[in-house]
Amino acid sequence: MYGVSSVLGIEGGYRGFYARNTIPLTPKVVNDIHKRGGTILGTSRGGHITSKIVDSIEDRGINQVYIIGGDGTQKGAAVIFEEIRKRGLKVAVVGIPKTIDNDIPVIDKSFGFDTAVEEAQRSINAAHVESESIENGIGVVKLMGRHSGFIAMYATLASRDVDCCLIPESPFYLEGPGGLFEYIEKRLKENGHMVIVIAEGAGQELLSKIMRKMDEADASGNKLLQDVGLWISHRIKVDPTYMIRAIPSNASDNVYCTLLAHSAIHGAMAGYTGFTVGPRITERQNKVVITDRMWARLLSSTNQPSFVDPKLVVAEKERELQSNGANENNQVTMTQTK
Ligand SMILES: Nc1ncnc2c1ncn2[C@@H]1O[C@H](COP(=O)(O)OP(=O)(O)OP(=O)(O)O)[C@@H](O)[C@H]1O
Ligand SMILES: O=P(O)(O)OC[C@H]1O[C@](O)(CO)[C@@H](O)[C@@H]1O
Repeated sequence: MYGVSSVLGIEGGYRGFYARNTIPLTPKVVNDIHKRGGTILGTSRGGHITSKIVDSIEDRGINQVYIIGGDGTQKGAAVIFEEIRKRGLKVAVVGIPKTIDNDIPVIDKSFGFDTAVEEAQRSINAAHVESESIENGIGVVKLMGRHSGFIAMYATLASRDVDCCLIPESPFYLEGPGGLFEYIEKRLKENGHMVIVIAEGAGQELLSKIMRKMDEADASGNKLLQDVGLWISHRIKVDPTYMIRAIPSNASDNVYCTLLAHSAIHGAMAGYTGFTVGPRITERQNKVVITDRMWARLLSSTNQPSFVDPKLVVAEKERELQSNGANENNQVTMTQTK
């Protein structure tokens, strides 16, 4: 339609710009990729040397760059866009938000999220069946979600078999009145079994007190998490963490992905740059708002307690942000230029 002569795939994430070869993305190469999980390009963390990336874009004569990834990737795209603008290059930069965590603000849903929630149902179902077959059986299902508990929240709401959902945004404590152990005891007395869904970032403050060694980070600088599933599991643990990320996308995600791809290409071809195919790119991270209706719905569907009053949690978070001189609502928005 636009007479594009060649489309290059950069292998292995940002470092691939200067460390790897490109692969030609012909219609034949990409024909079946929507039916497969994973990525044909490969991925990596770390390796964002902006000047080298932009050098490589310049050297290769690339005039449109489509960058697919989560909130970190979008921050990287914003930096590339700025560098391209500084050098006065005629190169369009387009961000395509992709993360199962759904932690990119403004857009309602990132593609892959639906598929992940659907796949998580299978594990929750297995945990339910297993926990029911043992006296006082507890099924613990750990799901992805480093800073945001969306997968855990939606998987819990969809399943209706979950008795307790723990997410990073909603702190909890273990012992004493109103704590998790008390609630578990109560549920077991009532039901004889229970299912707990836990997002991988939940309860990290509790774990760090117990296990220490909290300062390690991955190549992107993301803090390495303690295994909350292992820690909390008792009798049964189903760990679908990577399973929900590795499967082919479902029909709704496939259609969504097509719409994103079309918007990205039409935008760049129309002369826009520095945009993402949600309304804008921000540097904020999307999180579950535990004073919102959706979390209230979850609490009423599981019957779990709030552990800590959500209003107190939100007030504490705001105090923390103010004392750090940061405002979570500050957004860096990439401008649209034509
Ligand atoms: N502030 C930043 N400035 C420049 N580049 C960044 C920034 N943050 C992240 N990046 C680049 O983006 C890459 C991907 O970031 P990250 O590992 O956080 O994953 P993500 O895109 O958020 O996806 P996921 O949902 O898998 O966490 C990093 O390895 C780094 O190269
Ligand atoms: O182990 P890896 O491949 O670095 O990825 C784990 C992270 O990726 C995510 O799934 C985001 O894609 C996070 O939820 C999770 O913490």
